Amino acid sequence: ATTHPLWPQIDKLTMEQLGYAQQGVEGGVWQLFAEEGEMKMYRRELEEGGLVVDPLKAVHQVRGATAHEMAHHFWSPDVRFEWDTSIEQMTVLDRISEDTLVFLQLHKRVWPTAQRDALFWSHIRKIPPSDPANADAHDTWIVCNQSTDHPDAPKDEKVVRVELTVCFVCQTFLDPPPAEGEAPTRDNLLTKITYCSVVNPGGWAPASVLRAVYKREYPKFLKRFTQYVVDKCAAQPINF
Ligand SMILES: O=S(=O)(CCO)c1ccc(-c2ccc(C3CCCC3)c([C@@H]3C[C@@H]3c3ccccn3)c2)cc1
Repeated sequence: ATTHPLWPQIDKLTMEQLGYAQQGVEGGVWQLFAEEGEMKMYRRELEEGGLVVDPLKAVHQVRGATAHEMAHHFWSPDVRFEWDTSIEQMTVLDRISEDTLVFLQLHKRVWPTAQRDALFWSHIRKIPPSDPANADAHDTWIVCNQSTDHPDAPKDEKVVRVELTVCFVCQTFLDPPPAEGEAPTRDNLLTKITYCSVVNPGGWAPASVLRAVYKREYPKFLKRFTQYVVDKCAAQPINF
């Protein structure tokens, strides 16, 4: 409901993150650190208070699923364990509205660092095509995850809470377009994805360990997630 006290922050951050995701990776500020097929992963080396908080930006494109299908499965708590191998526990603490949930997630421990958890609101939204000019681009879908506080979140002394801002932006193109008068099939679907994240580990963790974990885990994470959605939706009617 747009009357919730968090709504103004949710609305503002979501649109800011959309703009941030749509900025290109030119200009030399972004360093390409992983490339697999259509997926390119960039990072900026950034430390805050001696902690590695390297912003990450990944661009990817996949055939066979829509932006809506990708965004929905990224947002939905029901399928989180099917693709996210980084989490041990996950609870939905609150339903702010039908498109905004508050998650509490316990992440698997990354030796030798202390175990982490993440408490964040997660908002999904469809951005209609701004002008009919980009007719080949269907709508854009965005999921924005932002750390927040919540009274019901249990505090476990042994677990360190990370701070995170994540956005997952998807846009579907009909490429190749279906034949004249034909309905699109999944062979016509090309979805471009931009994934941005800034994770502050919340407590000390060796820079070398974190950068190694990022380098290993993020490419695996995005590849596994997108393949999961393509496989899951393959036999289903297209959900634009
Ligand atoms: O896109 S999401 O919103 C999807 C919902 O789950 C999301 C993604 C990643 C994280 C995350 C949380 C903690 C940590 C670290 C910090 C110190 C020790 C653990 C990491 C590190 C970067 C590495 C990582 C990246 C991807 C997958 C697993 N591991 C990532 C949280 C949320």
